[in-house]
Amino acid sequence: MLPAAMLGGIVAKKQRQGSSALTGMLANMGSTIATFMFVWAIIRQYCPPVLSRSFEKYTRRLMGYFYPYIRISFHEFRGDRLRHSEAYAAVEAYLSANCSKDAKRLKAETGKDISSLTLSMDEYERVTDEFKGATVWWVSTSKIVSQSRSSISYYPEPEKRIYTITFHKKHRELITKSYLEHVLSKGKEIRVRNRQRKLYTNTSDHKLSGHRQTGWSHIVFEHPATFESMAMEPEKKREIVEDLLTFSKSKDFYAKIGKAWKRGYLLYGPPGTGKSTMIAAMANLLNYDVYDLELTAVKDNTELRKLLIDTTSKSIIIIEDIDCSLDLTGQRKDKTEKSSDGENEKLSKEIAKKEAKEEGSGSKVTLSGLLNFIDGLWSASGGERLIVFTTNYVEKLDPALIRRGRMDMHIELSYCSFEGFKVLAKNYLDLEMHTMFDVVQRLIGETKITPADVAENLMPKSLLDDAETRLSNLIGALEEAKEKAAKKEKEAKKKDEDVKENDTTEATKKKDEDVKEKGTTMEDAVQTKVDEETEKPL
Ligand SMILES: Nc1ncnc2c1ncn2[C@@H]1O[C@H](COP(=O)(O)OP(=O)(O)OP(=O)(O)O)[C@@H](O)[C@H]1O
Repeated sequence: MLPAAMLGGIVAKKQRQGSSALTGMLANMGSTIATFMFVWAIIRQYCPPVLSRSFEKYTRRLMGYFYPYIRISFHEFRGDRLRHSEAYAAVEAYLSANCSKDAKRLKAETGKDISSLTLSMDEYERVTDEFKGATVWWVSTSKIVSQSRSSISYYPEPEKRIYTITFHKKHRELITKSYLEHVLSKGKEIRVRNRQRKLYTNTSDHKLSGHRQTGWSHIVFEHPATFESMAMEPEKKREIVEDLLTFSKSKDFYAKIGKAWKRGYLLYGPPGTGKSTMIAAMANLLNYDVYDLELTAVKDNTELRKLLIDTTSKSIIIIEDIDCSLDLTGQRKDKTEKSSDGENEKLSKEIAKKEAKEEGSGSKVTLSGLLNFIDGLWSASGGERLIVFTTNYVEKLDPALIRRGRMDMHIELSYCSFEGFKVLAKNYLDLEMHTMFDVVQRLIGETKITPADVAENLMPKSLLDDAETRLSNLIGALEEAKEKAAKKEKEAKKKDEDVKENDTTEATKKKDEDVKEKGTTMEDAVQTKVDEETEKPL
């Protein structure tokens, strides 16, 4: 029914524009075809399927002689409906920007921020576009995706949306070569401009994911972190920013050397040193989406692959705390034991919690599955993806996981330096210099404090807290941390000495016993000798 309906729409449009003879002819043709389609729809109900199929085939051929129009469809999902089609998205953006003023029924969505609306054609709406003297007609439709009969569904069947373009066959060359290229490139440009970046997360809700079109759910990504606001050595910061910008502009270079356009970053360091903050800064710098992959929620390697396939270009895929995500290292138990040694109780609790979660989830993702996932980015078309791992225990990771080529850049995030503090002071206090900075500089050099702790102390605790109060809070925290560290060192030293002393006492005791034992043995030997001698016949 669609070609007839579309022709009807085309005719209506043309009539409004006042075209005369051609419009009349099209109108006649449109109504004839519509009548034919209607009659055929009725007959088909009573026809055996074999007959109806061959009838349809020959009718289509016959119609080809009278129906001089060509149709091209752009489907929302590609292939086995796992991947969103970028062509569809580009067409949608192009039509929203260029043709939606002609449409009477529009769909409104929020754009880059909540105050701006993006309008696109609603379903079954038609618009006309002109290109170098040729007219084309676009229609938006949708189709229910039928699910396999074996699976009983309690959810509505998902819909696939489709844009269809119709044009006269005499414009075939112009439309298929120049016009569509123009639509896709303009559409992509518009999408980048209006892009509302998203933070995607995967869920372990398998019941739901079977009925959704992807394994990811998303919210708008609005993290304000930037590299300027990050507390770290300026030189290191500059190096990372340059690396990222070079990557984002190297499409041709990657194509030339035959490598997929992807890059891996390993961020490691103690908790609270800014690993998550840096990922947000990376996403903001490059204007990328973020896919936060929770490995423990992934059922198996197959599901992992599906998730990868459904990531889009211009994105960062992150796996936080890779060492705790799964037993990829085979050494996790050691780590738990070491942490629970009393040194960092909070950390060990966190790890135990993650382990319990993993055990409950029954994830079967393996190290080789994960390596294939990373290397699979090679085959993921479209490229421009970053993959980022974070860990607090870099030494626990399997070397295969972090070798160059997989994790190209290893970035250590460490305790706060004075340079880092100055960035935080500027962010939090609007101060570049202050007399109290000298004390902070001395103390920060003498103890270890994370940027997260510095930031926390620079936060106002009441509306009356001025910069001096907050700097005093920080100095207090630094002094306390210094005292704690000194106390810990003293205790460790004492423990060492005790162990040494114990060892010495044990060794002396053992030596004495040995000597005693040896002495006894000697005495026994002498006595035996004497006995033997005395027992000898004279
Ligand atoms: N280098 C930094 N620069 C600026 N702010 C920082 C930095 N590091 C930490 N922070 C502040 O501390 C908070 C916690 O930091 P973040 O979550 O990035 O640390 P993390 O290293 O990812 O910790 P974890 O290993 O526990 O996940 C952030 O919200 C940010 O405000």
